[in-house]
Amino acid sequence: MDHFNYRDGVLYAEDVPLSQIAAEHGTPCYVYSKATFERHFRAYTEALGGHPHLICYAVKANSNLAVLGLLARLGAGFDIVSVGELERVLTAGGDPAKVVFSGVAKQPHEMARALEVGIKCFNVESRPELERLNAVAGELGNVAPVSLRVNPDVDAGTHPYISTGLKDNKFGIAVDDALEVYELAASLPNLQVKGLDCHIGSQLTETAPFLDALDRLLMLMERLRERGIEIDHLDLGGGLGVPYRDETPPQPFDYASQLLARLSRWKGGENLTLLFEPGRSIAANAGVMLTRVEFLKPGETKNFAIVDAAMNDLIRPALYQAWQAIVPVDTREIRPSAVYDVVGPVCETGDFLGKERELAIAEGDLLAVRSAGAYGFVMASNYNSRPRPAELMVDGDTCHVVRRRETVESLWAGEALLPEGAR
Ligand SMILES: Cc1ncc(COP(=O)(O)O)c(C=O)c1O
Ligand SMILES: N[C@@H](CCCC[NH3+])C(=O)O
Repeated sequence: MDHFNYRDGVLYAEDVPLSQIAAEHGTPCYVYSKATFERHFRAYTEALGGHPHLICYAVKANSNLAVLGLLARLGAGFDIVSVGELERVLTAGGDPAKVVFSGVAKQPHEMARALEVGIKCFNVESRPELERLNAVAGELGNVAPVSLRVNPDVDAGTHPYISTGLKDNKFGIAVDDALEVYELAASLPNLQVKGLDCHIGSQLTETAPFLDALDRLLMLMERLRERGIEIDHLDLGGGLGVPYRDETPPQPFDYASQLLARLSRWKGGENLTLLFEPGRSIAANAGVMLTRVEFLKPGETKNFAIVDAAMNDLIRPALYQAWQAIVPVDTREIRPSAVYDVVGPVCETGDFLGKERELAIAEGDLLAVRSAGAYGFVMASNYNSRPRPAELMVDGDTCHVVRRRETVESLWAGEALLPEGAR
């Protein structure tokens, strides 16, 4: 069930009209549905049923404290990639014992903080990183729990910028080298081998690449077992896609059942804890971005709808040519329909939210850019000295401000003029 629905011609988030939110909080803004976050998270836990598991939400997808706090209360763990994300999780009430730390270059101070708070596991991506972690743990008199992030060399069939599991990508340890690096991990005094990890890419719309990756990991686990290295958990990363347009990605239930069936052929598979790091599939369709039409600008070759949101607010269309639905919020008045490029006020030709969209709109109308809950606000910037938008979370008939719109003064907080007389 979608929690963003039209009622009498007006688009709602749960029980609140988006037009009311725009009137009260201004545009552009991000609006999230609490019920959708909950439903998407539960789809994973229900899909895994009684199989031992931990769902570590990928904080990078949407790291608002309200989102993290909500998921923490539902029992989520978290996949982090920086100490900033770790502190967010802790501030939101997340349990450090359910945190896994991914990323290709963790700094010593980040490792130290994660050890201090007692995270579940470090997903180590290279031999030098393993050595660094061993050294940091040693200095602290600690033992670091580790998984190796293995690059299984499978084609995720997604956009090249978000494909991560191929030999050519910077991520992880090549599957052929993994055995050797595991032996090193097992021999280092301040490390304890806990798991095996992979993440092959994002916005996957088929299960086949995940199953291929799992097969390769199971082969590796067999070889590890022969060498006396047993692991407690298998982390299959995130990556499950969402419908932005007409994609039909597998639901968590289908995805999990196929993985569990494959795993059951492996001796001890039923006791192996499965970790997942979903981001997009939990957050994307739990949010929209609201924007207002400033001007309609007819042109010789195309028409532009110039809106008050821009690539600095939502960069996915400009960066990946990503397609996100753009719909009018209030359809009660009849408008002439035309085809528009929906563009922002930023001084870049590449500043667009959508191209060639048929829309029945007039100046002053509100538009909702759908599927904006993941990799939306988190990728926003202040380019063109534009304050970043507000974030709101709707819960039934109540709308909470979960991040105030930035002020203009905040744009230069931390900056300084050169001292008088400086040359
Ligand atoms: C290591 C890791 N885990 C999890 C994720 C989350 O991926 P997604 O949002 O596609 O579920 C990512 C991003 O692709 C990632 O790099
Ligand atoms: N930022 C990308 C996803 C990146 C995934 C990073 N691990 C997107 O918006 O589609």
